[in-house]
Amino acid sequence: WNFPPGPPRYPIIGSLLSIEKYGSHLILQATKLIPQFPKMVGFFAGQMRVVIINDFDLAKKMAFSDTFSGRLIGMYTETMRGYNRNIGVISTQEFGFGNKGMWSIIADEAGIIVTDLKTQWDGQDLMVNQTFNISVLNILFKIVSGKRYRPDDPEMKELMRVLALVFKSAYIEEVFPILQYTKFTRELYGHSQKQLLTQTFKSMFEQVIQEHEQKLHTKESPEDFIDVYLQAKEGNDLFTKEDLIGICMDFFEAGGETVGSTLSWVFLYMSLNPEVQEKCRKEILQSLGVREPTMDYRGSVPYTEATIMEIQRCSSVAPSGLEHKALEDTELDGYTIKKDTLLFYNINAFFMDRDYWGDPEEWLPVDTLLFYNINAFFMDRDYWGDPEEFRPERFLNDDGSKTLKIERFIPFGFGKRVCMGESLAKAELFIFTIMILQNLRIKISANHAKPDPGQYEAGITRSPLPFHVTLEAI
Ligand code: HEM
Repeated sequence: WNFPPGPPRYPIIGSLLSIEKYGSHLILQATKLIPQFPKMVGFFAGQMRVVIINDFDLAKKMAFSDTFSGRLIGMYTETMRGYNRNIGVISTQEFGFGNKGMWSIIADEAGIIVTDLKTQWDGQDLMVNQTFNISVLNILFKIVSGKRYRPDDPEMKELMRVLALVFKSAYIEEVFPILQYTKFTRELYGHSQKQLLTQTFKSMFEQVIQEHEQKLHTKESPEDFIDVYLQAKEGNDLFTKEDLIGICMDFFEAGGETVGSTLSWVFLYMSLNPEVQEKCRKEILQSLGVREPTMDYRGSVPYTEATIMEIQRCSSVAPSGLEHKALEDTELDGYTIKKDTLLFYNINAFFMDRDYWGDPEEWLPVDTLLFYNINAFFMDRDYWGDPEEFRPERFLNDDGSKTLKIERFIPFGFGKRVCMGESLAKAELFIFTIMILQNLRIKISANHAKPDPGQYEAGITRSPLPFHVTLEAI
């Protein structure tokens, strides 16, 4: 039938050979194929159909349509991802993701890690390698279950290790189930690690929920997300315990790596752009001094906000978002999309569109690029522009007093399945970045290679490979 065009497909293995040829991240591969398939590219994995949408308007149409709002159940949490999104959204709103109580939880956690870095690493070279992941997971633990773990807790460390592994290997195996048939390919793509993660999380949350159930009626008011959900569940069949486990697992899987990796990118881009870093710090010290940041300060530090946005754009931490599954046979841009086809939108392509982001006169030949050289290499120069330039000003109005709303800037996706943790993530990035800059100067190390944005690991998320910076306490 009229399936969107893509690389060659063969019986049984589908497009597997072409995929292998282009590396391990479907989205970055699709970006490479943009000159041939500018709007969308179709892949086949046996019976599984995957479409990656490169065109922004088409992606918007897809993301806002009910027909394309399914998820691949069992993606990485076995049977859990089928939960009712509305229930998740209602519960997060009710509990107030991003509200004032949340801000102090975030600031407490940021304070602990920043003080640690300041006292232990002043004048020294720090290897940035998941440095903030434990703080971010602790924020989630606190919000969801009221618990907090010590950074050296062995259970927590193991969880972080497996979580990082899963994110690096995710998708390729689900999209190409054929890879699950041999032990070698299963291990290559982290199958058992994913199962381990699922089991670890599942049993952990089962136990935590049970503890909450026992104490629920002894509390005057709900103390955390699980309490809120359990209270709403009483007498309402729509709220199930299985869904609660699913939502908790999704928060940890979607909300740990993403924010942790973005904070690593903050260190990387700040070290490479000392003048931007100083400008942010000056603005922060003028507006807040050394006071603890809250989201009420948004608007009074526009340059810092624009810098965080530019870091999110350049690092493209979730380059494809998550899969959208067609819920029925339908049509998109003249092509037939059969039920159960998986669709991704190419956020990475939107962020790297030269026609949109401009600066053509600042275009550098591929070999001389400092930022994103691998992505630039993937891209057709005639079609894709010079978004490699790190320039927070693109997010500011003419006099620099306000950040701009730019339609194509969608790090959290858009439409029916937009990120459920957007407000929490924004608060985390804002508060952490400010507290880091209030306390630390981040410099390129004289003893190690310069951090390179082109050195990254891409799975579901895109995180920098470990790199060194020198820290200076302020
Ligand atoms: C910088 C950090 C983050 C980025 C860049 C990010 C990005 C995204 C994107 C692109 C999607 C897919 C949207 C779509 O498919 O249309 C998504 C989904 C999701 N995110 Fe985030 N996210 C971040 C942080 C968080 C946090 C902190 C949480 C929660 C604690 C969270 C929870 C979720 C959930 C539950 C979904 C699935 C929603 C659904 O299936 O309907 N995310 N995120």
